[in-house]
Amino acid sequence: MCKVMRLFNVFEAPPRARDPRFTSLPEDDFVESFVRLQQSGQTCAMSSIVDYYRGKTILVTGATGFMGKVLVEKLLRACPDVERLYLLVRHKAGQTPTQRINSIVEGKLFDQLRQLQPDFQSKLRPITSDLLEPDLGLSQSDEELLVSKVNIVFHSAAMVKFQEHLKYSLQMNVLATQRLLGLCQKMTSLEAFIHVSTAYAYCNRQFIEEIVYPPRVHPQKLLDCIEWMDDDMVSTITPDLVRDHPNTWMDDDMVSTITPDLVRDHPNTWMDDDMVSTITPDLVRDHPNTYTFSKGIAENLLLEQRGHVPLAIIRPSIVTATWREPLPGWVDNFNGPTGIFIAIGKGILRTMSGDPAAKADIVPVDVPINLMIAAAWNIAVKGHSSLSGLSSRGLEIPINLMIAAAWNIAVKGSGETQIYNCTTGTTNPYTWGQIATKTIDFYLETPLEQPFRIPPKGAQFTLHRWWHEFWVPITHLLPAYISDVLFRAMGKKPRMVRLYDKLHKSLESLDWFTCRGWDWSNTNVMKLQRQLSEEDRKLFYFDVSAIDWDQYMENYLIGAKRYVLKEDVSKIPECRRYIQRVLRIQYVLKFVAVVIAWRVLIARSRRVRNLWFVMIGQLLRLLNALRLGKH
Ligand SMILES: CCCCCCCCCCCCCCCCCCCC(=O)SCCNC(=O)CCNC(=O)[C@H](O)C(C)(C)COP(=O)(O)OP(=O)(O)OC[C@H]1O[C@@H](n2cnc3c(N)ncnc32)[C@H](O)[C@@H]1OP(=O)(O)O
Ligand SMILES: NC(=O)C1=CN([C@@H]2O[C@H](COP(=O)(O)OP(=O)(O)OC[C@H]3O[C@@H](n4cnc5c(N)ncnc54)[C@H](OP(=O)(O)O)[C@@H]3O)[C@@H](O)[C@H]2O)C=CC1
Repeated sequence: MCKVMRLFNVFEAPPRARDPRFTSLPEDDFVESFVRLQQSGQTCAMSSIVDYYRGKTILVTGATGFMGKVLVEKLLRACPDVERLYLLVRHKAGQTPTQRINSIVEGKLFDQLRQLQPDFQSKLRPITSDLLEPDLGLSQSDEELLVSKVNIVFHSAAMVKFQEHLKYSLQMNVLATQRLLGLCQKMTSLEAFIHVSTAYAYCNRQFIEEIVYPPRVHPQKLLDCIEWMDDDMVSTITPDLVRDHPNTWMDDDMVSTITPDLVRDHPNTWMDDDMVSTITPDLVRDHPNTYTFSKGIAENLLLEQRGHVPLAIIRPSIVTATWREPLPGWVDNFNGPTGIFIAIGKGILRTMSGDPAAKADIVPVDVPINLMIAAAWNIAVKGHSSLSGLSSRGLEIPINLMIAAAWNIAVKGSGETQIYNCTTGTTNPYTWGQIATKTIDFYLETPLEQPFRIPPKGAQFTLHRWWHEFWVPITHLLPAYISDVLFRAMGKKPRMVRLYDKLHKSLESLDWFTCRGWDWSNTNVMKLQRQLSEEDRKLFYFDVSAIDWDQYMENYLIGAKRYVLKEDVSKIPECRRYIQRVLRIQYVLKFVAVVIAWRVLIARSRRVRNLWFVMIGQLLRLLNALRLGKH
């Protein structure tokens, strides 16, 4: 325990970012020094959270995803006495769950943990599970094992693609959640179920509190319907679904839309894929996409069907690279803003629609992860608000917990569900405009390798969509076509037009988020923060007011270069020289272009010629005057 507490003494200020001891260290030295510093810590305080996790068995879904990896690493590192982590993982790309987990824990993210606990892998148990399958694709013996052993469940797995077919978004984000809840309900020693939602689950509202808003469509009705509807039918009703329907779920329009599909012959299912596609627009309506819509439905389903499962919902906003732990700036995918930053750095992205003054509610991944770990502790140990009252009267855990839980269930039926909006805009705002400027300046100073063009100092980032659309053909498509022609001429495979198609698709899907601003309340997050001991606040930090955004962005942007693009940072001076050379060539070319244009004008227009001679005459007179003045 003391050893664990020592590990975190250095975290009062973000390491590396503010600590001069780290500023000039290369990566490996950094990790080594970091571990050395941790091991030489002085104090040994008590952490209730670390204590709570001692001997616990944990189930994690989505462990192969961005957030899941950070969660697994932090649980093992911060709570070294945790008993076991069962990871529900599916087979993918010819790899078994064990092979997938093995290759993940070999990565940079686990470097520090590997040094601190060389044997940490013995605590990990990958379990084959596809959440889309009935019974989650678990074998009977695995199911029995989980039912009898698991104390805490973290449900992070999801379909995060925005425009995924509604049927699959609902299957993954709602149906799979329902199946997992079913498993939790069978568990004999479950103390907390943490569901990861999104702060945008109700992005059809401008102000979002830490409550679950009622759905227009009853989650179960929706699940029933995707069972009988085929993909096309779901797509058709999606826009209608996501707009506001207060009372009924299918209105007359939606029924009319699917009627032709309905009356044709369907021997097996009642709504086929075509029918689901047809009604999708009606279903999804005032949501930007099927992702946010399905996440909102999942919350409603959990709230309604959770029974006595002790549940908390964490709603992060836009999850970005790590802030402090286990290393600053770690990120491993193109999701959210990362792909956009890389496109800027490569000189590909030069225009985008968005509100430069809007709050960019990004949240570093270690923040929601710490919040999740603390929320599970809170729900298990402190229970609901009524339980905290009891604990303050001096009953000790676990007796306290047992008595309080029994009382709570008897009196209240089931306790409250804690909901946490894990956002930054209210406490520590940072705008898209600031982010854009920082990104461009940073990648001009610290360039990415082989950029397509130089990052655009004068990029268009505008709320006027027509202005962005005006610039797309000039700054994106024209250079893409020219470069593909050159590629072809050199016998290479053209790729820029395809890349721009992908980028434009991505920009379209992000547009909703960059052109608007939201406000989230964070009362529960603040309350939880206050309930933590000082030591726990340091170990499981989620106070975002301490983030220095400019410093954070620098770590993030270098992290994107290093961990997503796998570029070698020692080549930065070379990249810088290259950028400077290209900039010089650009200046020369611009100068030559102006001279040629002027020369052509002089040749063609008498007026311009006269003006030119007048200017030359004035210049000579000035030089003469200067010379005489000297004598
Ligand atoms: C000019 C000045 C500009 C100033 C800019 C200022 C900064 C602005 C930043 C704005 C960011 C705004 C972010 C808002 C996010 C809101 C978050 C809502 C909260 C959440 O919970 S989000 C959960 C996270 N989910 C996502 O981020 C999903 C987004 N992605 C998608 O929906 C899809 O991937 C996409 C982009 C629509 C493409 O779909 P599809 O065609 O089906 O392709 P794949 O997904 O299979 O991907 C194929 C391939 O492309 C790679 N990829 C994906 N996105 C990008 C990208 N942006 N750039 C480059 N490459 C990308 C992906 O990794 C796949 O690669 P493979 O190697 O696996 O094939
Ligand atoms: N990233 C963000 O900006 C935000 C994310 N969130 C939420 O956080 C959670 C985690 O997101 P993030 O880590 O970014 O997402 P990722 O896409 O990185 O990870 C998704 C995870 O879900 C797993 N998964 C998907 N389908 C299945 C399936 N059928 N069976 C088993 N596992 C499956 C994936 O496994 P596999 O590797 O096999 O595909 C992967 O581990 C999600 O619930 C998301 O909604 C909320 C707000 C913002």
